[in-house]
Amino acid sequence: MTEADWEALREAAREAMSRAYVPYSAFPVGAAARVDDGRTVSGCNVENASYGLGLCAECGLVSQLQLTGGGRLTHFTCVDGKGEILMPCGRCRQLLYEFGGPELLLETTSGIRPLGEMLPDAFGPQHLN
Ligand SMILES: O=c1ccn([C@H]2C[C@H](O)[C@@H](CO)O2)c(=O)[nH]1
Ligand SMILES: [Zn+2]
Repeated sequence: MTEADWEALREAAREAMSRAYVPYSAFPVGAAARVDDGRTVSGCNVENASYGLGLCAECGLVSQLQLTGGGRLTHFTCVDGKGEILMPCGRCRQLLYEFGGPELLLETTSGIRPLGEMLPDAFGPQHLN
């Protein structure tokens, strides 16, 4: 991924963020990822009057991944309403791990880093034998 590729991914995340449904937090989030076959998937957060049921942007992203043919996530970025990089919450790191594993590269506030650094010793499909 070149810097231009990362910027295209950020733009996809910003576009997704413009669709966020956030009447309760007023904190829109957009996430986008590159898939190993070259396509891009994205998602926005969708909140609920029952506050605890709100869906993070990453939930929509993995749903779109599956809905559009599956595959492995290779590169990921997430932005907030200020256009700043947002670190995925703990639950979302687990969601991403399922489809990207420890090698998934995330754009973080401290550079491009593999998910394995942010979710060490992760529980995953390999443990369900
Ligand atoms: O990784 C994250 C962290 C937070 N949010 C959303 C959830 C909620 O709608 C809002 C404030 O927490 O941000 C995400 O979409 N992804
Ligand atoms: Zn989350």
